[in-house]
Amino acid sequence: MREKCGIFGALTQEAPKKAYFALIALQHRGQEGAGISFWNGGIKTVKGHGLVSEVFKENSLNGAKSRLAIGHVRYSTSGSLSEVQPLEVECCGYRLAIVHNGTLTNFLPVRRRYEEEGFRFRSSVDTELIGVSFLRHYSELKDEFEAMRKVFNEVRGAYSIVMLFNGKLIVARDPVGFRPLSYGIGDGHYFASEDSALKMFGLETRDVEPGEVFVVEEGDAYSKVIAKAERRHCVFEYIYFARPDSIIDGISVYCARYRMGVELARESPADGDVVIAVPDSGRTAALGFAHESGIPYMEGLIKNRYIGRTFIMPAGRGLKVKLKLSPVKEVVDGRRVVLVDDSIVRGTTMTRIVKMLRDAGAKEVHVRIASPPIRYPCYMGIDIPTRYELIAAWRSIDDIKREIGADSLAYLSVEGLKRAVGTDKLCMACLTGEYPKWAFDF
Ligand SMILES: O=P(O)(O)OC[C@H]1O[C@H](OP(=O)(O)OP(=O)(O)O)[C@H](O)[C@@H]1O
Ligand SMILES: NC(=O)CC[C@H](N)C(=O)O
Ligand code: SF4
Ligand SMILES: [Mg+2]
Repeated sequence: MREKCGIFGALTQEAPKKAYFALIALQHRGQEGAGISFWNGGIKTVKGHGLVSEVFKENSLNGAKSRLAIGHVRYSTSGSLSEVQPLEVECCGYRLAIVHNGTLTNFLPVRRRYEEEGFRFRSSVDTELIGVSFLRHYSELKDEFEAMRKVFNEVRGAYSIVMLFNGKLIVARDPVGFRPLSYGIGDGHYFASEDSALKMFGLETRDVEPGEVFVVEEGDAYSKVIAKAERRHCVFEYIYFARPDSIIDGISVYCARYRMGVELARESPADGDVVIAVPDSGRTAALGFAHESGIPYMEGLIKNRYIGRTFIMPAGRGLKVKLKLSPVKEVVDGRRVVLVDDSIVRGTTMTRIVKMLRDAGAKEVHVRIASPPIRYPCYMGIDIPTRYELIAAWRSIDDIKREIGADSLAYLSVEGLKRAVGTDKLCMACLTGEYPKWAFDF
């Protein structure tokens, strides 16, 4: 599961430097490219491929004296330098820079319409269409809120965006609220994909509401909710994507993950001697499972913390998993192991780990997954492999159990997941096949 993206925007002192720090805090959301645009009477952009620390060298923001900046970390499998964000967009005599988290569902038909009118796009990324649509409507209406109202009507799908336009920040979250977006206020106005990226600035934070638009300029910040749809927050932010120390739409990611483990232990207990997690993202649910079941939690798998995206040397998938994770024999040898992870996508990680644990002496391996099986594709910003690659798309739980070589296997139910997160205002389309209406109503 890839393609998250993290966005940032601020009007404050030393805004470009703060964008840099916030992007480091959002690095988990995208590691392929990073960039910052700032305002100095016009738009200046510094961006490139790689991690934030690779793109921005010690002096690359020297001379970036500005009180207005936006930033982006990107996750995408393709894309040229021009498509690393912020993206500069021109239309109808205006220019803006935009950062975007999400994916549009009607990108191709709307883009074609613009092309038929004679507009020439400069990139192949959906983000450009949002900027073009905004500028086109702004050129007629001369009002940022009214232009964004038109964008909401025209452009469907998932988008949390920040734009740098005419010495202002224009911020919006789609009316479904697929992707998170947080607003912080203190010595200025700040926006970030997750509030955990704003904590270091000592701000009061709240969620940007679905359908809410902000126009922020020196001395003034206005916001209005200008579009309404049924709320459907991406449940995978809680299961896997977001940082555990983030609060998204009023719900702590850590607590939601912990409760997923608790619910799972209630629904599908296991006879085991020790509970171990698949690090990193499986840890919090494993703790919840252990506490609820009364089985001790131990660290049975250790993750090499330097393995990130820098590991590009070609190697067999098996060797990759062994480099990334290794078992602690003293924890698993001779024991009945309950192995907890947040999710299974293709099943490659789990198959390898089960074997690894058996090789290290585990007597039994009972796999417990703190989310329901992923069976359907996502069109709202998450690059789920095709259905053919999803291990659960057409298989029964029993077949998956055999495939991964476990002694038993259970997934959290959809109801259990809703109880754990504490709301049913969730997009769960990749689990249930029910896609939020607004995103496909075009
Ligand atoms: O079924 P698969 O296709 O093998 O993928 C599933 C694994 O991928 C994710 O973790 P990831 O390896 O991204 O790392 P993390 O948990 O350390 O963030 C997820 O948490 C599962 O562990
Ligand atoms: N992961 C994302 O949110 C991607 C944003 C945008 N669609 C892009 O490809 O750059
Ligand atoms: S389909 Fe799945 S990954 Fe995509 S937005 Fe909905 S819950 Fe999130
Ligand atoms: Mg994982």
